[in-house]
Amino acid sequence: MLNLSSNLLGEFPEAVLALPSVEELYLSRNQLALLPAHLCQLRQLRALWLDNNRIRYLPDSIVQLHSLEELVLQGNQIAILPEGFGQLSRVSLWKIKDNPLIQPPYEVCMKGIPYIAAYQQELAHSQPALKPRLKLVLMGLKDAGKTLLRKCLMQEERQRDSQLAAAGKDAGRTQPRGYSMQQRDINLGLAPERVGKIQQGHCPITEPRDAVSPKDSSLGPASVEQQDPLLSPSLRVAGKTTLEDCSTEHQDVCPSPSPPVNGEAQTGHFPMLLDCHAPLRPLVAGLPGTSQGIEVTDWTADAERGLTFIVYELAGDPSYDVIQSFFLSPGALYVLVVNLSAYTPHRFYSSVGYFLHWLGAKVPHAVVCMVGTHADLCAERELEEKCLDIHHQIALQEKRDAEGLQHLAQQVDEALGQDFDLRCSSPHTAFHGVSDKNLRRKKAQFQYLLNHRLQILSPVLPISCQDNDHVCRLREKLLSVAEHRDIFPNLHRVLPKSWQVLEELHFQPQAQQLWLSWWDSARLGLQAGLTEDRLQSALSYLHESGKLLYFEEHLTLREYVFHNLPRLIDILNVFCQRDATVLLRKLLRDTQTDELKATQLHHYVEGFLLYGLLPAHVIRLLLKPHIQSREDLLLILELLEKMGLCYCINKPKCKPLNGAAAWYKFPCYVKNEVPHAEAWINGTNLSGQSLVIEQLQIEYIFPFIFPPGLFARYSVQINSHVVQRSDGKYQIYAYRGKVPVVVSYRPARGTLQPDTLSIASHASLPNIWTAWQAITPLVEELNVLLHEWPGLYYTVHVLCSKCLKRGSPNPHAFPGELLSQPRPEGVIEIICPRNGSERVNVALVYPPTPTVISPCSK
Ligand SMILES: Nc1nc2c(ncn2[C@@H]2O[C@H](COP(=O)(O)OP(=O)(O)OP(=O)(O)O)[C@@H](O)[C@H]2O)c(=O)[nH]1
Repeated sequence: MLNLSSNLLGEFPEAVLALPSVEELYLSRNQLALLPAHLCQLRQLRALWLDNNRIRYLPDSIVQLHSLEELVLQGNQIAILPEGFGQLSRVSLWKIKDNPLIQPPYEVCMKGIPYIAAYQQELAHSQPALKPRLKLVLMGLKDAGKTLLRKCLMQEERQRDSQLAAAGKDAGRTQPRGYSMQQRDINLGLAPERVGKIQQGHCPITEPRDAVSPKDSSLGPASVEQQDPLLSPSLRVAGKTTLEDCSTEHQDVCPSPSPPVNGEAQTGHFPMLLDCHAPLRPLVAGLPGTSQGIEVTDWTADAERGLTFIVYELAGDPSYDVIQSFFLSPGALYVLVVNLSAYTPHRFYSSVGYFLHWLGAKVPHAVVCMVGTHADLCAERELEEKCLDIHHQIALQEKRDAEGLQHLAQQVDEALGQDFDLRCSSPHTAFHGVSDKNLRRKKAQFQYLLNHRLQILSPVLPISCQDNDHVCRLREKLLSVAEHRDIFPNLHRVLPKSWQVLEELHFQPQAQQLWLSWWDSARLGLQAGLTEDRLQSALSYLHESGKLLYFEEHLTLREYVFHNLPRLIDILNVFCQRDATVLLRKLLRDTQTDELKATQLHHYVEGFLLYGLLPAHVIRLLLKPHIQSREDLLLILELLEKMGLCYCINKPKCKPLNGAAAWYKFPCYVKNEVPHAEAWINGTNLSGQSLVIEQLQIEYIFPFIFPPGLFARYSVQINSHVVQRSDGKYQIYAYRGKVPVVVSYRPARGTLQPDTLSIASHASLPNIWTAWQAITPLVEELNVLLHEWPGLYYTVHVLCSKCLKRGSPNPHAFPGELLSQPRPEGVIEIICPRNGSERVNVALVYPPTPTVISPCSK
């Protein structure tokens, strides 16, 4: 056995190959990039640990190590596994996560050697995927210009479609789609004559690539690597964002627009800078911009290259926050849209910084492209200054965040350097009482967050949706980003035939249901030749490429496969629109409605917008086109509950739900700041009794961002655990049995006071364990929701009960991961540094499962 782990080996020590009897070789945590081709000389090898190196590929001969039982490759740069992995059939300990795997795909590799073998076997008989497809997500503030941008980008396809239609050829569009372009055209209300007009404009997209003028050459995909600063791989070193490299120290390589020289803006580096005086071609002027909430559309961006985008346009209105995060997934291209005309430097956070934090928390390492719209409304100089400002502020935010995380990682390192007993000796030490194990997890989490920053492509691309040339250039830009093999290496991978068949089966015309149950999907999988477990990988692939929604890691939603996105989105949008007219129109579409009924419906809508309350029969009316039977209604209501949109306030405990009598509460609609609750719920208000009441409060602190929509979803999630609840916009008062619980969200106030969410209860000291029991399931529910945010940084604390009892505005916060094992008593004595040194103070230590969320490898 040879253990060379945790050294600085940059090369594989060749001398080891001269030791053919080595059985266990440990080379973890070195800097190895290559393995020798003749590794197979080590025929006796049973354990090979190579985790946390820089290995990019494995030698083919590795599959000849027939005695291998342990193969640990986690934390490398491996994209492709050699053929014939099935030969390593004895491997029982297999670790591969945290590698940028393409072939076999990550989803397959994680399942183990037999799955890799089956995949490789099938692949040998497959054809390259004919249609590369990428999920493209448009996000940004309300009125940023997302809808118009989407419509303009897709103009060309529409134009093509209308030509095809005119020639009577569009019957040939056989692709089975749940949401066809044709369908969307109707929604957009595009007049054919307007489409016709566009034919007059000349789109560079149709020109031969080498015909792109030198001025625009950076936009031409043919010369992407050499000339396009946006795509230059030198700016995307080892998972770092371009912007890290563009911080002030690296101005020389920064692809940002040049600062003004002698008062004149230099436009040389700014390929898309506009001439404001040039006449605008009103090609899309007058196209309605306003979106209908979230929308999903297929866009064949380049028929010649066969590249299709599935465009998800998110809504800018925060009322959609509660559902938007379901549509953010790894592997997509994100376009953050900013209205440059409305942009000012002090609006940076609300229009850019916030979205980057949100995306980074949900999809770490996502690829983001910045687009500035309304360029036609800005003067040339103004445009340049704004783009530059956005660019610099992104760099600053990124630098600040990374430094903050590095600082925290350093603190953890220092604490790890200390002896555990020393850490426990004084309550003033950082991480007082935190176990080494928890500290190491924390360290791993920081490492993960630092290694998976967003990949923000720069510079900001200013465009006017009114100018066809700009739109064509942006289209080309998106295509070249999508096709860049360093950025989206997965796009052109070969996929097994069975995956393609599975996709076709899910979208066959008769599959009109709103969703498929996992079992329905498994049956289709069997038809396609996929066994149940191999189905998961195929569904994950379809999810990531935007074709359907399948929440593999969600406890309850993983029972569904949402293949019919337009219908699903139609349903979800209804509950986020917050527009009385739209709601009434839906309710009154039945012409038979008499006046009395109409007044009643009016009343329900008012109640909904004020208190978030709706009876089931009105929900049924709102969703009429999607509901054929009572069973449909019940299934949809169940889904809405599982997604965290609403809960039933009067669900009978044992009997089946009676749809007609049931009322539903949508917490995202609650407006009153505090719940209408009696004063007695707060122990400190109990005159004379507060001295005997112990406060128990767990606090979650979110230094960067509080996940949008989380509080509303959490409100729904805890409903099955509580009774007699009373909801406020940011607070919930309720009971767990007879024990009161309070959940409070406190939005950030400046940088010094981050967002916090606390879960509290109280009881007399001898009964404090009942308070623990009351809040534990609520804490667990929150942890489950937070698992959906692998890039989110937050800390968990237990507030000092003594400080709370004194009513201190700033109670001492103990680290929330003091114990990783449950302590039956749940209460330990510990000294609070704010309360002198006597050991009388009782602090309550979070007892159950460990609270540090281990980072999700995806
Ligand atoms: N002059 C000009 N107007 C634009 C441009 N892009 C969008 N608009 C207009 O700006 C308004 C808002 O655009 P939308 O596309 O609806 O914005 P959005 O981001 O989809 O907004 P939400 O759907 O509410 O999130 C519309 O009136 C558009 O016509 C542009 O480049 N130039």
